[in-house]
Amino acid sequence: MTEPRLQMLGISKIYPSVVANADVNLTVMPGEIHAVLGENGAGKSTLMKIIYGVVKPDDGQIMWEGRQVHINSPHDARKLGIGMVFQHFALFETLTVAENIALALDDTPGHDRSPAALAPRIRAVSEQYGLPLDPARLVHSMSVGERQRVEIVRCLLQSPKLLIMDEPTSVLTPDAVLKLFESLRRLAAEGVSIVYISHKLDEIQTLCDKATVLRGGRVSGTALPKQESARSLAELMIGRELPVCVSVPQQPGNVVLHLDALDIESDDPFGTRLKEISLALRAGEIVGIAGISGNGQQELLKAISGERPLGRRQGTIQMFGQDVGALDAAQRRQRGMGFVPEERLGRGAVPDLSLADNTLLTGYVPPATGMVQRGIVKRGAVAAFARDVIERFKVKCGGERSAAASLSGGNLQKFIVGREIMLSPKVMIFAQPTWGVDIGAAMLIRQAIIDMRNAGVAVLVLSEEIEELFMLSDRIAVLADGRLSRAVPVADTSINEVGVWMSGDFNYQGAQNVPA
Ligand SMILES: Nc1ncnc2c1ncn2[C@@H]1O[C@H](COP(=O)(O)OP(=O)(O)OP(=O)(O)O)[C@@H](O)[C@H]1O
Repeated sequence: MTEPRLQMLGISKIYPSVVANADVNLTVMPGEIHAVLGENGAGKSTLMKIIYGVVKPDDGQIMWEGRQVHINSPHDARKLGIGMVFQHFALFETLTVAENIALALDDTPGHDRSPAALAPRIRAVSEQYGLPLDPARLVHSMSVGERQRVEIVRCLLQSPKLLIMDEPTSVLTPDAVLKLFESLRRLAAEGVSIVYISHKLDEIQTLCDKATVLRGGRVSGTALPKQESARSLAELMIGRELPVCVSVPQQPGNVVLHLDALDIESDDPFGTRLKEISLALRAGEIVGIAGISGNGQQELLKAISGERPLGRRQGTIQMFGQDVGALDAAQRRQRGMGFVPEERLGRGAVPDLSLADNTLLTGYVPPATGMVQRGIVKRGAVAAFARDVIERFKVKCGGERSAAASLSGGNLQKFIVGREIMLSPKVMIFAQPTWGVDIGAAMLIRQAIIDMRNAGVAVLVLSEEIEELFMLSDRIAVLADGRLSRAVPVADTSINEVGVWMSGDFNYQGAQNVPA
């Protein structure tokens, strides 16, 4: 009988306020692609961190190829042949791709680890696996999707026997996902075991041989994903029927956000210049912007949010008929803008601060919240607001005093989205609103976005998930190579057509995007 590559027996990990893993058993065979499924906070990442030696279990045993091992550090894990692609990228911003990878590789006798020597290997592996990368590029200038490629290529360079992938496709394009799956299947055929975490159940169905389901830190069941439907897998995961979101289109009101002829050179040498972008967004409508990260998404978000106020001859941005292009982010928030950035740790939240303090970061601006009165911070009001967000958006955590970094990825995303929605903006900008969020919670967030629209808020959603945009949007446009297509009513287009536009194949000339 073949020996399992990895066996986890009775693993438990208890944090002061939560049981992250309770008596978990997991067996992974050589060449098997094994999914670990579960809602946000179910304990998936904790279990993976235990395998990779980042977190020490309080109880239980780990067997590696038939013998008991103690994995006390990632270095130990890598020595065994375990590689991990993290959900939150652990890259140095000011270094290049090759330098980052060089730092992460362990010394192998006979291998030159200098960035210059690594560059051709990086290029070769990235081409072989369809994950294009320029080794000389600085990480800070890369989109999340591109950073994820660095993480994946970095792991593959170590020729692992077990590859842990924590939501590797959350920011990859559909085409890159297909290529990655081909590579993973090839690796599995070569005998590499893969532990795969994803909230995308259709991916699990097509890719994975087995699934272990976690609920509240315990194994609640196992399944053969190819014999299940995405729906039955979801229900196994959440332990009840899958919620649905309901959208009845509204009659939109006046234009409240108007972008006119934005022509902006990127402040990043590898960025994308925005070219003549015009869009009118009305109260009570959701406009979705589809497109692959790296096509001007970051530049557009910076321009709209005020993170980078407009300079001369870069076009105009109006809110409620007034020019706001020169205003910074706080001043735009004061006028009613809300903003959920794509990077939740760093831009969306400060990792070491509590949820309450993270609430104050954006909550101090709108006067209606009462968090700051006559220049004095009202701690009680801040805490109460944070508690409301936690309750309404079902954020699993140890309360408003928990540090943002202690939340599971999806729960932090729910918190940030919830905080921004509950600040009651009049214009709301979302970038990847359900990134890393489980399917039940994604429905909750989408419904909250629809409810905002129904209450008259003007909503702009940038997302790489076309299905999500079709579920939410009243009109949809594509941002490709820094140009924005016409925003058309969703009923007048199709996922296929939008997919074609995403490659830049659309006529943008004269696309004023001012609805009739
Ligand atoms: N360092 C920590 N301190 C305190 N609590 C923690 C810590 N790390 C994780 N937790 C808690 O343990 C639980 C399990 O978290 P984990 O990240 O493993 O979940 P997950 O299933 O990976 O979720 P997601 O799908 O959202 O990434 C959560 O309630 C989380 O808040």
